[in-house]
Amino acid sequence: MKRIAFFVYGVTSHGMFLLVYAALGFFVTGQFLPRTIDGPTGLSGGPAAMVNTLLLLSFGVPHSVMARPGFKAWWTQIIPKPIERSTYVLISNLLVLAMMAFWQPIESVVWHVQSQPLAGLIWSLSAIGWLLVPLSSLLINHFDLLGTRQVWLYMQGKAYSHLPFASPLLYRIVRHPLYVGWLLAFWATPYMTVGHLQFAGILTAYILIAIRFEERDLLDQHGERYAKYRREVPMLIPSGRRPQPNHAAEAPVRHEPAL
Ligand SMILES: C[S@@+](CC[C@H](N)C(=O)[O-])C[C@H]1O[C@@H](n2cnc3c(N)ncnc32)[C@H](O)[C@@H]1O
Repeated sequence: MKRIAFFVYGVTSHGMFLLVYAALGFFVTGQFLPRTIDGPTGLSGGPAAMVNTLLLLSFGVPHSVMARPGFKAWWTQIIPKPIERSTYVLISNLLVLAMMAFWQPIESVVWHVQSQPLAGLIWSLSAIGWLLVPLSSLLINHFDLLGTRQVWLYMQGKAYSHLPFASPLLYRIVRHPLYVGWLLAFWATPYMTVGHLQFAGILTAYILIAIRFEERDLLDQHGERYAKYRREVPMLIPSGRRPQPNHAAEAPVRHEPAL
């Protein structure tokens, strides 16, 4: 019974993530939703910026802290290990929903691209960004990252096995294609308001900090193999050099999802 309950919990949390991801896409691109990143306005400039900063920190701080190995070691004394990741995903979903619900648009325009071809190009970059995020997760460990692999293994009575380090396709061009996806998704817009700029700016800083922690963990886990990968493959911006060979060709080693 417990196994089935954990599985349902994990699948629900994963399914909710997919819905929240779609909602975030509509929120940032200003489509379909009654409330988006650019309107309707509520508070004026200064107070709005403060609320938005608090909302982004309320998402970013727990999202990072809960991914740290030390926190997980403590947290899994309270939360059963098989649903630790699903709980992380569930809490992240709720924090993103709260961020969207209480977001305070700041309407002043930073840039507005009027040229149709250029605006079309920018929207294409945005679409690439929103597609890159799920695509990159599929390339490494989508079901592990979203916790369903853990509850699936538990339901079958199998022990959790850590996924190996991998460098498939996009991961041979840059080390963090998923974060490149987020950056394109946040920044690529023909109509940038001050509120949107605040959103993109704070989350960009968050991603750059997250990369430092994530790479530290990856170095701990994979040692010289990751150090070599880091020397050979650029972090976020493709170098134009030929993609590096698959760095994951060696034997699999311990891996635990962080952020
Ligand atoms: C949200 S994902 C982002 C992955 C990567 N930073 C990116 O932007 O594509 C974070 C998780 O991916 C894992 N990860 C990052 N690079 C990896 C790789 N090359 N192979 C396997 N797992 C990786 C990290 O350990 C972390 O658990």
